[in-house]
Amino acid sequence: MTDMAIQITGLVKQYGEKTALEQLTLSVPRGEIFGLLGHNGAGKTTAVNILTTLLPPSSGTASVAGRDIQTQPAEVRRVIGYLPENVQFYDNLTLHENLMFFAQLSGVQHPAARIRVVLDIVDFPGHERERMGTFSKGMRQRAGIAQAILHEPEVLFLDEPTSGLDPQGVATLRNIIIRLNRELGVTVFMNTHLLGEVTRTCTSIGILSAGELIYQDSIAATMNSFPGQDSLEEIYLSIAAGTPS
Ligand SMILES: Nc1ncnc2c1ncn2[C@@H]1O[C@H](COP(=O)(O)OP(=O)(O)OP(=O)(O)O)[C@@H](O)[C@H]1O
Repeated sequence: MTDMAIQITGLVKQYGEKTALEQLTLSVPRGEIFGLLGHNGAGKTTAVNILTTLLPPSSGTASVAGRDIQTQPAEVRRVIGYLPENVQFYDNLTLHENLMFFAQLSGVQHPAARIRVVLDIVDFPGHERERMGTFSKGMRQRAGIAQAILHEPEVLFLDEPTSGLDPQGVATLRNIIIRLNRELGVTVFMNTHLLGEVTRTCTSIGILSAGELIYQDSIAATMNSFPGQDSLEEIYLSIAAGTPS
């Protein structure tokens, strides 16, 4: 079993004339909570869409949990979970009906029992019989994580998981992500703009700029390497401005 949850080599993505990823090379060891940072349009969603096999790369290679995204896409989908920025559910079905649908779609054995387990993991009791159209954004995100982990993935991809949540919702989601990582050993790869959350949640970060990786290190090393800059926000801005101290 490879030690790397994610291994990307020379990944390029062109949308017509537009280069969204430019020779991206990046490795994320198993067990990390990795935060991919970058300005709007830096290529974060494109990278996640390629790693989750939703988009083909123009060139280059990538593997997730040792499975190649181009030659083994079905195996990749079996070992990953994905929470997109705007998670889609059937709003006129209940939470339980939605989860049952997705559990059966991904071939989960004993789906009813597994649904109880995942709802316990995301600490979301008592809403199974409610229609999802009535759910708040925070409740949808929790349901989205429950859905994403139904088939016990090794690597979980989250695209802006806390965007649009209130502080309580952000804290709840943070606790779930940390619990999944520490207690269940799930490697997490998340795109985010909320740098305060990154310091509280992530173990390592990478910064994308115009499709290129311009920085990667652990959170601890990052906070130590920039004396005089107290927050990840200040550090991020100095790296992104091309003037690391
Ligand atoms: N389907 C598409 N067709 C053409 N260009 C695209 C397409 N999708 C993304 N792009 C462009 O590729 C670049 C990278 O986009 P991407 O959505 O990956 O960035 P991002 O870092 O996720 O941005 P954000 O933080 O705003 O979500 C941007 O310039 C974007 O306009």
